[in-house]
Amino acid sequence: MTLKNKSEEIEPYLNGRCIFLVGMMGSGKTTVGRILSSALGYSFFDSDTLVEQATGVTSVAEIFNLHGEGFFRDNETEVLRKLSLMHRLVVSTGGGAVIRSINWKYMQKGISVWLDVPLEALARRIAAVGTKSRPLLHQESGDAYTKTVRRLSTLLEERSEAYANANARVSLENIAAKLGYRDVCNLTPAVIAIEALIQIESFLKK
Ligand SMILES: Nc1ncnc2c1ncn2[C@@H]1O[C@H](COP(=O)(O)OP(=O)(O)OP(=O)(O)O)[C@@H](O)[C@H]1O
Ligand SMILES: O=C(O)C1=C[C@@H](O)[C@@H](O)[C@H](O)C1
Ligand SMILES: [Mg+2]
Repeated sequence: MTLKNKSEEIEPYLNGRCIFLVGMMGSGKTTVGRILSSALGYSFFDSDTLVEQATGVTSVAEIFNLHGEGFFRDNETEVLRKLSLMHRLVVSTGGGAVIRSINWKYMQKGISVWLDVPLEALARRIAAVGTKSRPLLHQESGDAYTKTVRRLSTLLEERSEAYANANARVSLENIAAKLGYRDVCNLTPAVIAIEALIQIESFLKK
């Protein structure tokens, strides 16, 4: 099955509703989100980028440095509120957007999809690029992989329930099992995007 076929099949049933991708840092929200939006003919927005633009600060790390996490979260909520009024968007949300219930009120205007990626895969991806751009991981001491695993496991424990609020769940472990792969690292963003559409379809049919 191709991504384009699946998108064309599902798109009319979305009725223009936005798709909000949620998941941990490094779960592929931006990468998969871009592919999904192009397949559906939707526009793509990354809420972290919109917060940077709204605050006039060049990076999320700098916003945390200058103004603190609370300021970032308030701006993130305002960005989600504005996006919730729009249609035909795929939105890659910040990894922590799920922790505020008001954000769910906005995301529920569309369809939320959780990219559920095993911790080791997240840590490998993040360690490959370093933690500098991810302020919640950067404070720890140690090498990038070790500090990422340590901090991510705490965050995942705190947030799992919140991510599970999403309308649809895309589990990389389930896709790998279905396709007979041993390692989730063999799954391409396009394959993950197709699974996202399958899970959205199954939510719409409920
Ligand atoms: N399916 C994949 N296979 C291999 N690498 C991937 C895959 N998806 C994403 N990546 C890589 O993992 C890293 C994190 O991906 P991405 O930036 O899309 O995640 P994110 O969920 O948007 O993270 P953040 O919450 O920090 O913005 C990137 O370097 C990206 O190239
Ligand atoms: O998981 C988180 O809390 C975050 C994830 C990033 O997308 C950014 O929104 C920021 O670094 C915080
Ligand atoms: Mg991102």
